[in-house]
Amino acid sequence: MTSHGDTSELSGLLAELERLGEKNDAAEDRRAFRYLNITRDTGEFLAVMIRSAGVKHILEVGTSNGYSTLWLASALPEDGHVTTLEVADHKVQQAADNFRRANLAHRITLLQTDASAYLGQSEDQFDLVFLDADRSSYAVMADRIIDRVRPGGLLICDNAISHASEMAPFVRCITQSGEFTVVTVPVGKGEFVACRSR
Ligand SMILES: C[S@@+](CC[C@H](N)C(=O)[O-])C[C@H]1O[C@@H](n2cnc3c(N)ncnc32)[C@H](O)[C@@H]1O
Repeated sequence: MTSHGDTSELSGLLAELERLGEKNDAAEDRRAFRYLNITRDTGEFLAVMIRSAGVKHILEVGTSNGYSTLWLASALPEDGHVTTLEVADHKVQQAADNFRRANLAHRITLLQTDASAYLGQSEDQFDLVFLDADRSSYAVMADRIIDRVRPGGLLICDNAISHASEMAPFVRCITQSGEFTVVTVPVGKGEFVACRSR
């Protein structure tokens, strides 16, 4: 893996979080206490998208313990930034620790908030919006999500294949908006990729 961050520290931390996620999620019955991280190849895919599209400003919905955020932040140029949203208190604490350990905290704003509250208040637009949270709420928030993607920017959603039926109403909203060119990519759990018209 190549990175704009400290490569050896970051690689070690990503590998540690992958082992932790696998072990924890296999043993944990309570969904709120599973990490549910993206797969490594999804992280690699996101890094390629960020670098090839010249992405600088990212909004992530669903931080968990910060595994995916580390992929996003480490693919950014020095002046890039990720804003990431997480409702669960215990996950926010763990994510903040992981961002410090990776020396990437300066590139990340971690907000403990419900996405719908944030999307209702913010008028910021991003080069990339990455969704990996409560899939059933995406369609309700579709207009607010679309507004956060700048013209020419990207929207990427995890679980497009693993949970295709849950994602279908949102995918329909995006497709029928007429604002996006879309594709589903068979990487990890399936990535729905939508590029907003300029
Ligand atoms: C699949 S996990 C995210 C995994 C993370 N992206 C990763 O790969 O490391 C989903 C997370 O979204 C959070 N979440 C669910 N609904 C949310 C909402 N409406 N606003 C903010 N966070 C939410 C959950 O608490 C959970 O930690």
